Amino acid sequence: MAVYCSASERIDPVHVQLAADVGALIAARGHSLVSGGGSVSMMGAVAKAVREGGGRTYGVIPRALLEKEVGDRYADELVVTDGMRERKGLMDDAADAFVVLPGGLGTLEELIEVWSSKALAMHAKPVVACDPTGVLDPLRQAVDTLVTSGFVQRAAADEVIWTRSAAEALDAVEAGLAAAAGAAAQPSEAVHTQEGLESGAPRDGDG
Ligand SMILES: CC(C)=CCNc1ncnc2c1ncn2[C@@H]1O[C@H](COP(=O)(O)O)[C@@H](O)[C@H]1O
Repeated sequence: MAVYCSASERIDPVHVQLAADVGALIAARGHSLVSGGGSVSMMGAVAKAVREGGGRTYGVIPRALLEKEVGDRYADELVVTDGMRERKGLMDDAADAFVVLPGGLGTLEELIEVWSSKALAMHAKPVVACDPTGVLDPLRQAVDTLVTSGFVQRAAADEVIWTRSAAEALDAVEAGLAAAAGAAAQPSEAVHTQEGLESGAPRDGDG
């Protein structure tokens, strides 16, 4: 699974510990890590904990950030990309689920991307946020306001599962993976004939 989180060195250490707890559980429960390939702050803590627990880490980092985010030279596999878009694509493709911990603009950008693309049914991977300290609560409230005012559909807002602990986050990921596997095993009903498109329910907008 991919974990998106802070690369800042100026945060409360409680968040670095959260990242380590998530990493330890990823390994203990037999998952592997897809990360941004940095070794600083929460990014570094999650990768280190996964490896200490015997799990595999795959990191993807743009060349321009190798120095700033200190490329994770202990990663089982570290891919250096030419740019950010390539990094994002490789991470998203390699992940079976997305876990988002507190972070800054980079983390928010990734959260919104996997959240909105899930709402558009462009992927069916679980998106789980883990925010024990509530620093992302204002974001949830902002999205709720957008729902109330009609800009975002309630179903789209609900595509993120919000959790308050590492264990809750891993439980939610595993429940989401099991549900996705169950859905994939069902015969597909997604065959749209011209008639079906014309007579079907109105298609929702992009909000
Ligand atoms: C060109 C392009 C697609 C830009 C969109 N912007 C971003 N997309 C994806 N990851 C990012 C972006 N900006 C920063 N990041 C990365 O997100 C990680 C966390 O950053 P932050 O501490 O949450 O701040 C860092 O590894 C940082 O390099």
